[in-house]
Amino acid sequence: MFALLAFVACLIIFVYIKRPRLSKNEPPLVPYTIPVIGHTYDFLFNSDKFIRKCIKEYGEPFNVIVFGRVTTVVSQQYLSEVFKAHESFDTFEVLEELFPMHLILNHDLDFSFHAKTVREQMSGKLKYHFHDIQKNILYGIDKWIGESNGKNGWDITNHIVAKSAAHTCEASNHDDITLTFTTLSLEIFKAFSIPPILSFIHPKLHGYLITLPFLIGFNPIAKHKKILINRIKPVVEKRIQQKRELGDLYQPHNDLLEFYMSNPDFNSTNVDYQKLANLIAFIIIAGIITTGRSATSLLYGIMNVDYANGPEYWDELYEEALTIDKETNGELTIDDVDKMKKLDSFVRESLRHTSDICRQVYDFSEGCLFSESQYGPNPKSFKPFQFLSQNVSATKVDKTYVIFGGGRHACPGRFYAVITMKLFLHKIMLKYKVRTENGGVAKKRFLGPLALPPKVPLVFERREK
Ligand code: HEM
Repeated sequence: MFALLAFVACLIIFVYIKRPRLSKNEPPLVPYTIPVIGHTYDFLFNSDKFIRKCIKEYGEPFNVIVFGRVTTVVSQQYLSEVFKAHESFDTFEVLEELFPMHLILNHDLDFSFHAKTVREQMSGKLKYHFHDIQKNILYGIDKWIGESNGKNGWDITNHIVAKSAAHTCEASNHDDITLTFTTLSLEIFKAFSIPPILSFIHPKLHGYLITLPFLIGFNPIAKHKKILINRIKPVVEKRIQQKRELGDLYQPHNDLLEFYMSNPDFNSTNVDYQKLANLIAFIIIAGIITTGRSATSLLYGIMNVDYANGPEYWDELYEEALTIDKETNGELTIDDVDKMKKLDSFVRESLRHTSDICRQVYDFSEGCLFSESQYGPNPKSFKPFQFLSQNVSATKVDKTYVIFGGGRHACPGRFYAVITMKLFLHKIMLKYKVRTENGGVAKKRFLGPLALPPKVPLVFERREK
């Protein structure tokens, strides 16, 4: 009896502590029935309808209670304000709570440094990397698709994207690294997708718990980092030696490793290989998780196209690919990718359709990506070439195309990602006719508001030469 009373008392205190305390200036709180649980059920299992209904009844922004905490939801109207207020709304703060990468990488993640790295070294050096990206994609298609069928699209794209991302560092351009990071990225994505149930008690608790296996010995990252360090070490040593010998005549390499080695805090007499591996691992993992997931959805681009009515889209895309291929004899330059206008529009439209319902906890991205004012009376219909006449590329962010975020923190890797995805699709289309094994439409899956690419086996039918 005493135990029951104590439990009820604790529950009351818990509910009291967790009760929402909103000031007058805050957006309205949508009414709910069960304290603490609040709107979690609707948010997880009925996200789209629930948020649309709230917008209709309360306008935007509004507050809901999800996993025990007050969460503000904004959509198209206020999203640009959110992007402007980048100090108060930090995507990575939210992501870090769901999956504290700094715990498993064992170093503090300086996102502005990572953003600078991606901007300058990946997207900023596309011309330089282009040849290798192309080479690695062709290599990846042969190795991970080849002649076989019935494969899961995500598995294929993750490997190919990993191969293409890893080349940005001379030392990581090896198959053992591609494989190791593909596995790791998938494990991290899985852990990241676990609903934060423990956040009902405290927001940080969930993060600590799901990273626990990584920290107490099951940590796959230690194994992956070891493989990476084995590859990095000889390259770093060789470069340090060359620098010593050549002095000013040393020709810097154009890769991530060189960038990190040229930082003022790099100590060539006592190299911190753990740190170097962490920095490179973060970039590779970020690139694989994001681009791999999107590229898979593009590969299943058919999922947005009703097969009965849609294959002609692929024919049009194929015609464009064929013309460019003939003009260039198969060896593309970055300017040739710019000529793929239909493919670019298709990529933009596919990305629009691949988004999560709520991209970040507070951003109802569907409200923007499927806005009637921008995309017409039937905004959810798939119109692959609608951007041709508007002349907006797949990388151009705006308030109705938030797939790469927006404002100061808009994804710096998007130029790199879009080039990779376009090249990937271009080469695939030239080589294969792609369809699902059962010939049907493959639909994206949802894990709460998080979108996942379809998981339907694909058939790659080789085109006749
Ligand atoms: C299709 C692929 C990709 C998608 C959909 C994507 C999406 C996003 C989104 C939504 C954001 C948050 C923007 C915001 O807060 O407004 C972001 C930020 C970021 N992304 Fe990407 N991304 C992709 C590819 C990449 C790649 C390939 C890299 C690098 C390897 C990368 C590195 C980053 C970094 C470093 C940031 C933080 C930027 C900052 O805080 O200033 N992304 N990305």
